[in-house]
Amino acid sequence: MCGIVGIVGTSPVNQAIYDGLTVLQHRGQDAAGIITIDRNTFNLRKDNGLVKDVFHTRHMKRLQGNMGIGHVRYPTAGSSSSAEAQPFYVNSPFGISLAHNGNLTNAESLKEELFSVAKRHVNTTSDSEVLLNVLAHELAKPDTLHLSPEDIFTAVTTVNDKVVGGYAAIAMIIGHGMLAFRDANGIRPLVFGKRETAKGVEYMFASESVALDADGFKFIRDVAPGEAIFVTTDGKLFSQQCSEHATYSPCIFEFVYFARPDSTIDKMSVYATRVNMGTKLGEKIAREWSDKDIDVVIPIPETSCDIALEIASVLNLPYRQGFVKNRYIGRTFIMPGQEERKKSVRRKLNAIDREFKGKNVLLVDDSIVRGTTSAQIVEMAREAGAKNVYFASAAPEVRFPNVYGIDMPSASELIAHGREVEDINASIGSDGLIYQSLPDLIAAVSKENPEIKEFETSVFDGHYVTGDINQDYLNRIEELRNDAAKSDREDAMSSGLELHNEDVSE
Ligand SMILES: O=P(O)(O)OC[C@H]1O[C@H](OP(=O)(O)OP(=O)(O)O)[C@H](O)[C@@H]1O
Ligand SMILES: NC(=O)CC[C@H](N)C(=O)O
Ligand SMILES: [Mg+2]
Repeated sequence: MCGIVGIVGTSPVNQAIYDGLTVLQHRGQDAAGIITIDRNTFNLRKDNGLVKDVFHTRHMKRLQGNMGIGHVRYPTAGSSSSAEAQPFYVNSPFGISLAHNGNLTNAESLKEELFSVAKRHVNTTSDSEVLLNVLAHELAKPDTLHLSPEDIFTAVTTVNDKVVGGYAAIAMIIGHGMLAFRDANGIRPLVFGKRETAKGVEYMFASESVALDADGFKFIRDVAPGEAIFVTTDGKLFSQQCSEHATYSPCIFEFVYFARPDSTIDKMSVYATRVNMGTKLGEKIAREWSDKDIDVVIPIPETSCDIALEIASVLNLPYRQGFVKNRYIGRTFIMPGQEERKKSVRRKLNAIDREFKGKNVLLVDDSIVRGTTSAQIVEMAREAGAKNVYFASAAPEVRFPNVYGIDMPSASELIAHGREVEDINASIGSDGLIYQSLPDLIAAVSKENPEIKEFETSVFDGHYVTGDINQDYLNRIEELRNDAAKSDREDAMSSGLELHNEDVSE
């Protein structure tokens, strides 16, 4: 899902970018990177690992400059090689760097076109490096050494025409400034804010508003779908709609799982949408499960806690935190391999027996995707002595692959693919399973901003808002990105020497 930040400041931005990335760590745990501009030079540090592990004091000292961007990565294309960590860099025109959240669906054909038309070589398998090169090619077209904001917006308009998929991106152009843009469907989130200082106004872009909060920036607004915002090096802000087909279809899974509850996306408080999910699901449970004698509602930490608390309140039942989460283990769903994900559930969660012994428990999760968490958690609840274990999911059955920046490329890895609720119930071993309906999920989210009429809900209904996805495409990504194929590729890649500035002193 990746997290991105960018700051145009009046003093060094390295620490603020670092701090912004740490509060976006939940969006990507695989790699992190920061690039700053110090006078006319880019300084880049990126590598695999968490923010706290990638940047040591010696790197921070070298990341000088009043403007910079940062990225935390959760790979959805290419490999997890550190060369595919972001931001990416191209030297021409001017020197451009870019950080991207999302996933392009036509990266392959764009890459071919970049080579045959623009003679541009893309060295990695990352779709983000393709996006950067498409942008660079368009920015090279005006016959000038000083691009105007209009030149930049014209370039983004062509990028929006050519590129298909989900993208929220922040780029820096040496000698010019910072550019942020969002795909025409607004699939991936992007906000910006400002901070007044004695030396003038500073601007910040980020995937989620929490990053602005952490850095003391005041939220201004969301970047609109198809919009581009350009801030010059000396802090002048310009914005323009750069797509004729802009329409709001934000990814609903941001609200279900990805975003932090204290973020606001497209004017919707993530926390409020989760409470609404709890209300809707609680009402459904009351309607359909009046025969089940539930004693206690227990969340599966961490994302489902707000939802479960509301379900307990609707059902007038006690809410108990029966599982303790090890705070030093990251999110399991966004870990790269199934083996690692599977092992991590028990390392991450442990049951408190007295909350389960002899009870009929209702376990609540925000979503069931591969079923890695739910199957083990049901087993743990039984081991802890539960009488009956019921399971509720605040999101509907996840049946279709995601192609816009969530790593669910393979339908066959989804526990609900081609299965009905009864089969899934049997497969995770619960005594009863209930899912939120899609209309209820949409109602829960859109209640916070009724102006948004459509959401990107492909994982639930197989409808892809960009209109370019067919079964052939899905078969191809299934082949390319299923777990086994990914791990073979990682093995092959590990022998290569990477092009970016690796730190060999460690
Ligand atoms: O069916 P699965 O494939 O297991 O995926 C779904 C689970 O993964 C996520 O939790 P995760 O541990 O990633 O993060 P969290 O601590 O934020 O809940 C999500 O909240 C579900 O619990
Ligand atoms: N999750 C994301 O936003 C991933 C960005 C990009 N597709 C990558 O794999 O690096
Ligand atoms: Mg979870």
